[in-house]
Amino acid sequence: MNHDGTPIDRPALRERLVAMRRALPVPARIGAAEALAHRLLTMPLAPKAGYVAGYWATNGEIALHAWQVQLPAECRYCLPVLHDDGRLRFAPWRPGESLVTNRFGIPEPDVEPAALLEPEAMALVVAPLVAFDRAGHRLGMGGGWYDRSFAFRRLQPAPPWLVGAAFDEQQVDAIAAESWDVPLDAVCTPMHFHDFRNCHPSSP
Ligand SMILES: Nc1nc2c(c(=O)[nH]1)N(C=O)[C@@H](CNc1ccc(C(=O)N[C@@H](CCC(=O)O)C(=O)O)cc1)CN2
Ligand SMILES: Nc1ncnc2c1ncn2[C@@H]1O[C@H](COP(=O)(O)OP(=O)(O)OP(=O)(O)O)[C@@H](O)[C@H]1O
Repeated sequence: MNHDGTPIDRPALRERLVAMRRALPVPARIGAAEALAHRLLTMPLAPKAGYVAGYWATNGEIALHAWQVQLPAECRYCLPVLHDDGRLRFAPWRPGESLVTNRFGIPEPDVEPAALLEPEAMALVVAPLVAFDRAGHRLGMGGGWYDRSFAFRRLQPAPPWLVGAAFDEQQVDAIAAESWDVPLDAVCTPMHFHDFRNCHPSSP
């Protein structure tokens, strides 16, 4: 909220929170990634098997490597791949496998189109975010990628579970929801598991 009670606009909130995220010192990031991994592995909706989507942390995002390397053996870690239709696809990726740079400068697995998985194939999606609020609304980088890719979750129950990953400092009071926003089921931070599953009465 601004001082006059109007909601802060998305570009201004995005700019402020990205700058804050980038300014966090490295020692804090190391501890945060380990604490986040523990919360993601022990949260009530952590799958024991299946495809799980993470992301390649850039631009100050909280890192997922500690989670990736501790996943149950039956879980297959995947990274998002941009697709021309505006919806993400996902590709299994292990450290050492080849990568290419996408148009935003983010590494993606270098795989044949036939190896790409649909968003519907994921058991769990850990989504990067710029800010989240107490109702599970997510503010991302502004491309609408996660909202377009998981719009089907507005009509259909989990899986995939949609869980945001963030530093605790990325929580804000309220993000004005847009009609296309897909609410998160939960957000994991180093300090907390925020369960939003009862916050969205309209979802199935
Ligand atoms: N690590 C990571 N992977 C991701 C996302 C993300 O947010 N983080 N995405 C989430 O949707 C998708 C890519 N979408 C993106 C959309 C916009 C920008 C972007 O505007 N980047 C600016 C820098 C931002 C800034 O500093 O203001 C740029 O390219 O200059 C980046 C990624 C899929 N993969
Ligand atoms: N289901 C949808 N169908 C069509 N367009 C959509 C849909 N969802 C989002 N968009 C478009 O995406 C644009 C960006 O949305 P928004 O600002 O919510 O992105 P974001 O969630 O911050 O980004 P990202 O998920 O890429 O990190 C919106 O202007 C909207 O037009």
